Amino acid sequence: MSPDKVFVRLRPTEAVQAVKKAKNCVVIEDECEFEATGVLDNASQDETFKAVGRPLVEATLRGISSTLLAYGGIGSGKTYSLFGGKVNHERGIIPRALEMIVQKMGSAQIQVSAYEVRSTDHIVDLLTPGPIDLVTCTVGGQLRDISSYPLKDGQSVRDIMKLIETNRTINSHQMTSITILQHDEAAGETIKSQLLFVDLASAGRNSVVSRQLSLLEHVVVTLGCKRGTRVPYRECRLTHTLQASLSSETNTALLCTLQPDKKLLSEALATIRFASRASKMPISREVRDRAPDPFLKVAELNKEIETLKRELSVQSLLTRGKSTMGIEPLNANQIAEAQRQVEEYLAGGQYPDVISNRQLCAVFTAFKQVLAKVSEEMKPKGAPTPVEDTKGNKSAKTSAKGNSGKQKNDADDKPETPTPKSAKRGDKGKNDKKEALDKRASASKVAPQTESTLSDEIEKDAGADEHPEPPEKQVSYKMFREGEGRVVVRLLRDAEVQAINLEKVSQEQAEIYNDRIKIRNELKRKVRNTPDEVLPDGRPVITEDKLADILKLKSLKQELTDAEKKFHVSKAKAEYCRDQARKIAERVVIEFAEWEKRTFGLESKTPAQEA
Ligand SMILES: Nc1ncnc2c1ncn2[C@@H]1O[C@H](COP(=O)(O)OP(=O)(O)OP(=O)(O)O)[C@@H](O)[C@H]1O
Repeated sequence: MSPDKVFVRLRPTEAVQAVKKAKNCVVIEDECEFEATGVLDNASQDETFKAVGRPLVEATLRGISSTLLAYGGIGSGKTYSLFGGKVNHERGIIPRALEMIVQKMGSAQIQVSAYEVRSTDHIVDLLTPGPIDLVTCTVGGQLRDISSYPLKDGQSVRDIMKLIETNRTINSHQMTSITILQHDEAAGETIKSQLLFVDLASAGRNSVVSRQLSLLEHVVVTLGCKRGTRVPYRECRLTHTLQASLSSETNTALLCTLQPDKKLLSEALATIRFASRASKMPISREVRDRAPDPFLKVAELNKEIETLKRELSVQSLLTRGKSTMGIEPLNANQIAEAQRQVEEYLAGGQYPDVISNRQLCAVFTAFKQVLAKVSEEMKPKGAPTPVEDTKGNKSAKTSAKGNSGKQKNDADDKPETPTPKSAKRGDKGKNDKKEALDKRASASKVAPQTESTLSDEIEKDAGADEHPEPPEKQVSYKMFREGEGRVVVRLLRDAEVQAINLEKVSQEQAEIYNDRIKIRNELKRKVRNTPDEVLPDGRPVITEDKLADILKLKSLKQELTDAEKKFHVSKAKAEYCRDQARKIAERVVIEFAEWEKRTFGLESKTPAQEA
């Protein structure tokens, strides 16, 4: 039952009133207030049906099982509201609901059954009088061999109402159940829904009825506590038969009837207390979950896409671009790697290592560039190409490098841009080591897909057997970090920052969780040690303070579940990030060792050695 489905109906009176209506509130002795979905004061039977009964009928016709409980003191108007008075316009909610269903569901299969739970705890059929057995099944108590009456037209409505009227007894709880079977053509399935009306006997008529109602109140309070708590349905037959109808899958409403007379104040207070407790029952999850918020769903999916994109880029880097999946274009390092493999293949090496489409494109581009370079070299010397016209000296140097006979002269012609090889041959030689190192570092910095990149690579390979002196480890790492390794090093830094942040969040979540557990244990102890109150009629009831504590426990339970979930999620995220950071660190070590080997001819070390 949700807080928005509790109605209060005041029976008309001539006497001095202790209870009055103010908007949607019930004001008791001008002080205490109870806010209801609707307060019906001087309302006709038709108005009462429209406010309370019709929404439940509509929900049932939509396939959502619904229940209406009528609760109140002696002579307060429960039976009058549900079944009605003697004349036609005083028809109550049940006959009006049956009429509406007949009118709206002409072809559907509709069955009505009625029974009562007596103060002796026996169950009796009201359409074919006789005792009924209650058996336990998965959804609660199930009535065995109960009779049912098909609902076809106005006449069947009158027949059913008459049978119930004739057979029911006072001091009993009467249930009228309408089962509707509809065929959903689109889904190709049959939908079954039930509408149940419960006319509860009045508290205070006898002690057994009082006990049954007290147990029902206990069930209602427990339902409002937390999911998973054992609800004491089986304590009596009244609650056992109502189990399925009070479950979270049912749309439940409550009609509290009361007499506002001053001398009946204690009865009115008991009714209001029940209404207030029932209003704390949560709205059924299943009913609420039927329509998930589409905007929240889209936002959630977008967030997931972003996370997956980030993970893909890290994976792609870790596998050195060998990932078959990927959405981003290859980065400079990956393009350079494809170029290197093409050159290796042309020099008699292995086929380029191609897995993804993106790598295939990079390999073809590299072939195209080699081809362009070769055709360039085939041209007669001195014949300027459009590229040479625009690029001047640089392209002239490129074409000269292809000609090994001229290599020495050309190198000597350009002393201002010495390579390690030319520096050795020229005047500067080994003296200008720093300049040579800078040249190497900048050559490895970016690898754009241009002719000059390829030629630089070839030049590098040609001089691979002669390397400059390696500097201090720190200096060479700085060169690597600022050049070729800058992407992978930046990724490592980001991953570490993210891992540290997530570890901090995880720690905070653990503290919140532990805190909640402590508060819950204290509250549980308090609830256990607080005794129940005994009403003048002998009914034991939970005190208001205890109820408040039980409700607090309920919300704490939810908080605990949330905190635990958040802690596990943040912990898993932190561990995942830490693992990614570790893998990237290993990749940094490998790439740095390879770079050192290529740049200074040093033997590469294993990651374990480096670590
Ligand atoms: N809202 C109302 N308007 C007019 N008459 C009412 C109203 N409510 C109750 N009555 C009258 O009060 C009398 C008692 O009501 P009813 O039988 O419905 O009480 P009850 O709550 O079912 O009590 P119990 O469980 O003790 O039988 C009825 O005869 C009915 O005519």
